[in-house]
Amino acid sequence: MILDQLVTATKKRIERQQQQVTLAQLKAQVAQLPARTTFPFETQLGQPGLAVIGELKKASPSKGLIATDFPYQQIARDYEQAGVAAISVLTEPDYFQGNDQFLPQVAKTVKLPLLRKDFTVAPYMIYQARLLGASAILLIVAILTDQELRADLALADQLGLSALVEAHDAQEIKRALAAGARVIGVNNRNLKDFSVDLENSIQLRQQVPADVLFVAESGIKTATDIARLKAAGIDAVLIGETLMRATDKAVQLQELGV
Ligand SMILES: O=C(O)c1ccccc1NCC(=O)[C@H](O)[C@H](O)COP(=O)(O)O
Repeated sequence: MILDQLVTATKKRIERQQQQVTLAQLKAQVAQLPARTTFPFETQLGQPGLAVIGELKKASPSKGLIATDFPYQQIARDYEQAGVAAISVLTEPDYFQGNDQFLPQVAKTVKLPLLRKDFTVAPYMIYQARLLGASAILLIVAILTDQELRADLALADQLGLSALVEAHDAQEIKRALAAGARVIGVNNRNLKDFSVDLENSIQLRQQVPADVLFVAESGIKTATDIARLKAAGIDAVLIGETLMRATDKAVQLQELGV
């Protein structure tokens, strides 16, 4: 499955990076940063109405190259002006053509909270996310043990990072809640065959208590999709391809009805 390939590639990447900067060195750099007392990613997603997380994604395993031209700072500015609540920044290089350096560059450009969209397989990546200027990290239940999930959530909390805990089914939602997730994302994309079904997040909405933020992820393309998700009581949507392909992000969001 693609997730296994992504995990293997990410572990190799992090091993290489740790040869350049050790975990101890990274921790020492993070220790120099001012302490954080707020969680702006959660504050933004918790605002009344449906919040939009706009994604910066040059390519993906399911769609190949999405943006030949990728002026990511300008796109981030456009997202901010269009009124998105937060920006998801793909940093995974091998399958999404992302780059860690997108994060600090985007953080310089906009005031919005940034989600580091990567395949968190080690605490090292959580320290990295803090150093790179993210406000949130992605934790995918399917690739973590319960113990890792709890430890990663605790570390994120300690560093002032929110965690979007991604689940695909009711069992993974249970595990996310048991670990203490405050933000749960349900991915509508089946990572075995890349098919997308919005019903996944709509059906699973009821499994998540109202005091936990619920994000519907992937495959959101039309005003009808948004209307269905709003009716299901979803707090936020994560939109990548549809916004990336739109020439005018504000017009696209208006057309979607958010
Ligand atoms: O997008 C993929 O092909 C993909 C494949 C394997 C793992 C993750 C993948 N996508 C990450 C995402 O979660 C999406 O980029 C995000 O939800 C936005 O989706 P979309 O609006 O469909 O671009």
